[in-house]
Amino acid sequence: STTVRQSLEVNKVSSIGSVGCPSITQQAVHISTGSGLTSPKQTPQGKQQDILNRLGAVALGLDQVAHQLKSPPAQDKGFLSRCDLLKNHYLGLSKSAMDGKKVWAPHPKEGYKLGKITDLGSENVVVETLSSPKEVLTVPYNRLFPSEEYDNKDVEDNCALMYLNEATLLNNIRLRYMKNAIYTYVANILIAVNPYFEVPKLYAKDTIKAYQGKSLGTMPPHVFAIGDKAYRDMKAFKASQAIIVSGESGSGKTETAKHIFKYLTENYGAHAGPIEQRIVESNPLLEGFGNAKTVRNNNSSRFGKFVEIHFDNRSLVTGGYISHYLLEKSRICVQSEGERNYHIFYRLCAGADAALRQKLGLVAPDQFRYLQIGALKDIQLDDVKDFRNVDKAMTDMGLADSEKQDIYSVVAGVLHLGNVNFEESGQAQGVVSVTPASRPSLDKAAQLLGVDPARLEESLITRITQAARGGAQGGIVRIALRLDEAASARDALAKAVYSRLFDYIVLRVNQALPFSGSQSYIGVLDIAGFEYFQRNSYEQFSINYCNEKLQQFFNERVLKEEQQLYQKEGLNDCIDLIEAKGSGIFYLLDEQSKLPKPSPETFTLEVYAKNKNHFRLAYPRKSKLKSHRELRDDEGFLIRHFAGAVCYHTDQFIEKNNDALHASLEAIVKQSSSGLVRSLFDDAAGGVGATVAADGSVRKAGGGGSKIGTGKLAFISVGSKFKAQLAQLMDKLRSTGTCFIRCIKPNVRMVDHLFEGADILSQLQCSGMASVLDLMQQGYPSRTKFDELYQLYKGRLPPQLSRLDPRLFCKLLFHALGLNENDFKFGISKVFFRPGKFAEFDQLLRSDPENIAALVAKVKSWLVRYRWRKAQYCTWEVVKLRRKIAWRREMLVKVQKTMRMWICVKKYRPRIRGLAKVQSLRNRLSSMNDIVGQLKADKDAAKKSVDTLIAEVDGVVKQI
Ligand SMILES: Nc1ncnc2c1ncn2[C@@H]1O[C@H](COP(=O)(O)OP(=O)(O)OP(=O)(O)O)[C@@H](O)[C@H]1O
Repeated sequence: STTVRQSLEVNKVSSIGSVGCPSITQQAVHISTGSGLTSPKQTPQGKQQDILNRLGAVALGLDQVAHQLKSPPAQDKGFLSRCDLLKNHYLGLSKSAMDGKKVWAPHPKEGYKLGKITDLGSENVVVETLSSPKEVLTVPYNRLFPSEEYDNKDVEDNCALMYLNEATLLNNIRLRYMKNAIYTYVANILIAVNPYFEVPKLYAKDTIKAYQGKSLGTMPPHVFAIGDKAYRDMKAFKASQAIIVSGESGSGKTETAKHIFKYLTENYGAHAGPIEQRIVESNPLLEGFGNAKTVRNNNSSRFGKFVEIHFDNRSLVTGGYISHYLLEKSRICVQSEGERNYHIFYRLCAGADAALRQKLGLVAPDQFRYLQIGALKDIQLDDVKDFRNVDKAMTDMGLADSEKQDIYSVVAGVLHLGNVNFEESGQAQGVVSVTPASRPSLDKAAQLLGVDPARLEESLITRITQAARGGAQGGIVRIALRLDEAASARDALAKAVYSRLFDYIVLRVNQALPFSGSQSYIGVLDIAGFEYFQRNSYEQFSINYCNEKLQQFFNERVLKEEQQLYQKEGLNDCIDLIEAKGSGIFYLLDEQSKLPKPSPETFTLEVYAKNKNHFRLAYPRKSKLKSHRELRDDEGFLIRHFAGAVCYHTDQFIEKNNDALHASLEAIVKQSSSGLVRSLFDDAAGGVGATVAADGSVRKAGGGGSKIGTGKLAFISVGSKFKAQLAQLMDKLRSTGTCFIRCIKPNVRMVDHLFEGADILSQLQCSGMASVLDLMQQGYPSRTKFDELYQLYKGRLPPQLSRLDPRLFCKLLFHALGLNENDFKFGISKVFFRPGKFAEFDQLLRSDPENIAALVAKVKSWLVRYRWRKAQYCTWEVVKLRRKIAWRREMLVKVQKTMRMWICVKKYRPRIRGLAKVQSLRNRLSSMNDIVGQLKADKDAAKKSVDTLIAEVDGVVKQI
């Protein structure tokens, strides 16, 4: 069992290169002792000129390409920015070469080593390392990176570095790791290096409190800061959040996830209520049944999980929910050298009291076949104590004693079942029976699983099928199994029972964490990272498919703008190759499995036939690795994943893709006298993959495996179930906000303070971090706080300048240096640089005293002009303000006048109208007087009454 890393190394140099995965082909590193690549006659000055010319030519070429594509279509924009990137890279190198500056050269052991350029060829650069003994490395141009001026100064956020590349990232992580600072940011992504020892106070109660409510970046990088960010985002955006924790086995994913749970329950729980306790307690229980010692991790989770912590409308913890994926079933029957079966088997053997031991027929682990094959004991594991912990965890989860006893019976039943052996009985050739020596094991297994021993034996050595008569369905026929088939049936039963028991444990945990009134949740995904070994089978295929999906999601989220570029480069093709309907590997596997006589060879050939010339698929015989070339075309295939090419052996794909038992075996467990065993196989009531709803009720898993036919045709597709689970998970992730944590394993020896650079670099590349840096270059990747920039350079400038406030100080420098406005952006507390510009800026400030003097003169003159302009501007502003005040005053009078007029009109209009009317009446009365004057009779009386009327009208006028 070679470790992932070892096999990665082998693959990287040969196999992957051979199938042309471009990013990795370029990683080949050669160590040379040769003197150089240019002509020995050349003088040093000539050489330097040559260097400049060549690098300049590359930069020019890239410029020309960019020029030809003046107004590029959208899809070419990514290409153009890459041209820019490369140009910066080459120019950076040319400067380093000219100035004899340090560069990072790839190194097979340390990942990258510091050196100086000593020579340049048309394809490669010769670098002499600085550390002794000196090495001469010949490296391709694009694998060489300029180093920071202070290569021993670390930063909390990698983006604060001047040169952003995988070499400086690796160096920064190394510097911090050596100081026990295991966490580092790359913008919002957290890199967590497993320290393999308890870093003092790192997870103390005070630390938990210290991160509460703090924005990312205000405190040193920490997993708590990510937990708090998720919590604050959940509250602010009223949306669920997901934290994706990834990394290879032993990198610290599960521990990281546990720290997040602890942080959230401590800070945002209803103060040590039962639910919080249960969320924390669920870990030892799940680990007891789902974890095992492997060569890479003494407590390796052999399943993936997505744990949701639910919050109510006050944003306090209200419950939890766990979804689990892909328990490694092969481990139940066989383990590799130095590895163990699931912890619970050893713990039960070691920790059960005498009565339980007697009841379950337990003996020493080496007496059980399923435990004999791997390592029996690990000095670091205390099985007796751990048994007590698991037992307590079950009680805390609300499991009654009788239920615990039932669970232990099933565990012991699996162990006894494993001890059942078969032999060919003497009477007839090919007839198989249980050996007399193992009959007690059969009886014990039958008793513990609640089945009849005779029926169990019959079901293990025969299988039933339906006879087809002339196309019509016939009666049931029992067919005898061969020796190897009987052993497979036994193992299949053991795997089915145990894996369903694990499903049941998860189900019970979920029932113990009911959440009511959940408003939103924070989910933590802890799933194995991309892996490949010398021999890869269905398990690796599934986990790598899952990682392809997660990487696609990572690209979608982190590198949104680059989607078109990704599409162009065909990163989604691999997922299609695996899951497409009609031609995808899962589809073809299911189709083959449904046939009466499925054949792995036909399946493999079908994969090639249905995916002719697929870029992601290759024949193992075309690999450079000898072990791959030995594989026939129908024995396996090679897939080019995003992280590298993996060769899969397909011989067990069909078997491992089938979750169904022989019909007769399934029938007996379904009729078991043990209620627990019956419920494990009672699919309708939520046996396999059943889930618990918010109210704690059981519901059947959606999109579960499809069951087809009976007898030989019985088939439940593991692949379809996983595909459906993964689709559900992706939907969940897409509907949440996301944070990413990349866990790194510092060494394969699992010890503290040992940094194995090449391995770590390879993990950074596999987790997509190296490409993140690359693609961040499209924006303003380097950033630094005004204060920091000020501290960095204030000593180099005279007091007159260094007295200025940091923001002005920075602004001043930028303008004085005449930097292009497009190359940087001023934020509230930070300045952001375009790729390479921070370094350029730094170089300007670090040049020789003559240049500095000129620069200071420039800065001073700029400062005078700046202040003069500012004074001018202020004066002008005051004048403008004065004019504005005068104008406003004038306008105010106008407004007042108009308003007053309007108010008057409004007030007097009715009287004026009244007067006008009365006035016209009076005029008519005056004319009446004339008429009265001409009267003969009653003249006086009439005149009098007219006068009275006139007097009255006058009175009215007066009154108005
Ligand atoms: N933050 C940490 N501080 C101290 N030790 C740690 C830390 N993280 C991990 N470890 C150590 O590393 C071991 C492996 O960690 P963990 O089980 O979390 O890895 P993993 O990535 O989940 O592995 P697998 O995928 O195999 O389950 C732990 O048992 C613990 O000893």
